[in-house]
Amino acid sequence: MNWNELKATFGPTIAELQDEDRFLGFSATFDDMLFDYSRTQMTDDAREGLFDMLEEREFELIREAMYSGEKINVTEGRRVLHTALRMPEGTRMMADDEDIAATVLDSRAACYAFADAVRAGEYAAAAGAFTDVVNIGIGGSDLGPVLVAEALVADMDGPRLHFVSNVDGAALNQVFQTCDLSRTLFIIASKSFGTIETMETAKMALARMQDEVADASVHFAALTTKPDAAAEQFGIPAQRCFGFADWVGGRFSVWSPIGLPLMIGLGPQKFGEFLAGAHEVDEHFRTAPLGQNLPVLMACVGVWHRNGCGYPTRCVVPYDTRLATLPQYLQQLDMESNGKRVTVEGDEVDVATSPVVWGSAGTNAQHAYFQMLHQSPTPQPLEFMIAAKPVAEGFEHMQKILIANCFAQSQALAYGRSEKEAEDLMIEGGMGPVEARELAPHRTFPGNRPSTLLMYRELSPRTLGRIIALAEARCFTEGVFWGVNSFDQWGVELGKVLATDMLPHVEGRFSPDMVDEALSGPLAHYHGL
Ligand SMILES: O=P(O)(O)OC[C@H]1O[C@H](O)[C@H](O)[C@@H](O)[C@@H]1O
Repeated sequence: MNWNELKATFGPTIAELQDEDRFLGFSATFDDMLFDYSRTQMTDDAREGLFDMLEEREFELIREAMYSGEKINVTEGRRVLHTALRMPEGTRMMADDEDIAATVLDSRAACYAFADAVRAGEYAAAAGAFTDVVNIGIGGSDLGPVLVAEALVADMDGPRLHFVSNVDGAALNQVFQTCDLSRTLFIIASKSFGTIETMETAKMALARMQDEVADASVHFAALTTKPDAAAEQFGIPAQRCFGFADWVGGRFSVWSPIGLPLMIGLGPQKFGEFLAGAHEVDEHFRTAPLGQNLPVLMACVGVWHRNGCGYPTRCVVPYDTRLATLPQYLQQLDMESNGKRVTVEGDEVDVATSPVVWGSAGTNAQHAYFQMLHQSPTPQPLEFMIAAKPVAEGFEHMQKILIANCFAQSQALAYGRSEKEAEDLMIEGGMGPVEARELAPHRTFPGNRPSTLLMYRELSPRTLGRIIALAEARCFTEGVFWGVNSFDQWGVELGKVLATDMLPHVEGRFSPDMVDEALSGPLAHYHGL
């Protein structure tokens, strides 16, 4: 099937597609997880066509190439092996002459040993055991750890975790104000150890710690592929520098030593459950037939919405405050991976690639932007998520309210309310017919707005590992549909280079006249403020 043929299958409304078999035919389960896409405009023909497209693109071959460590990140000449990061103890894996299993398991063991030592107070500051851990990192060296730390806050029993990402001093200042610095451990997390935001923030933290304690170096550890830079720039010794291979992409790195703050906060055992959940999804993604393969189905729905129906965004709404950061995490995962203009071969893509990913936790989202989702003339698909069980005993009733809201929104979006129904309802409620007729258009819901649902028993470390691994595998599959390299991010380079060039102008060392007209205006204005 080609893209035009896919578009041609778009037409029947969600209501028209419903029959008694719809749910069974358009949902799939993996253990306790349900992926329900019955309230979308997906038809049998569209789905068949999408499966054909995957076959034409040799999806299974590319998937296997990823798992077995072929260098599918061709523009950087790298393997893509985040799946290897969650392999269980005892696994053997070689790629060419590289012993992947040894690399992963040794580095995991070193991180676990350090995490245990920090938790037990065996590795401690002069003033005593560490009470606070501050992760300094940005992008993939921040978003994954932040997401997991927030989602599993109820499981945390180690030192308190803090995250400083932006070079904006506010977050670091807050750490300085609220933590007992004599018992605070700073972790500098940067794959490249060259990201300006992270490096500048870390320098500030080091300078402050040198004023605070006799041996500041004790308070620093590093997570990076460049241990020499960590030693050179911050004096961090090898035993507190946790390395990983360049085949761990930043946005896929929460499973690597980048997860060290989580290992300290949760403990290795729960972090291990998080890895195990992801590994289960890896096995499922690698072996389940297309029609029962959750990430494949999620990708088919994603591509259907983007390229079959033409929706420019997708709105992710977890009915779970603990997952409030998930939309941000997915923004990096999906938009940095698949927001591409050329194919792996370097030819311009002939179809729209990554949609805009956005969203926030429900029900809060309902009270903010759902108005637009229900009634704007531009529909956007939604992706709901919810746990069946509450965070702890005693909260069952609140969880039921959340679930009812999630289901109700999905119904309202799909089926809406006609003008006639709106008018009749108002008249039944005692309103006069003239006023009811006037108000009816405002109270009409057009419906036929798609949503999917991912439901699971509870948000445990294992489930969270599964949720993130599902998203990764979906992202990979969408990349195969679009024919792009999902594992580079050249699109972030230009702005970084220009920012470095711009600094002397902002500092006033170069005159505003030395830049082009478009910038000399704002620069001159800035200097006048
Ligand atoms: O971990 P680092 O090397 O400091 O990189 C941090 C982030 O910055 C870059 O700009 C990339 O866009 C991200 O993919 C990366 O995660």
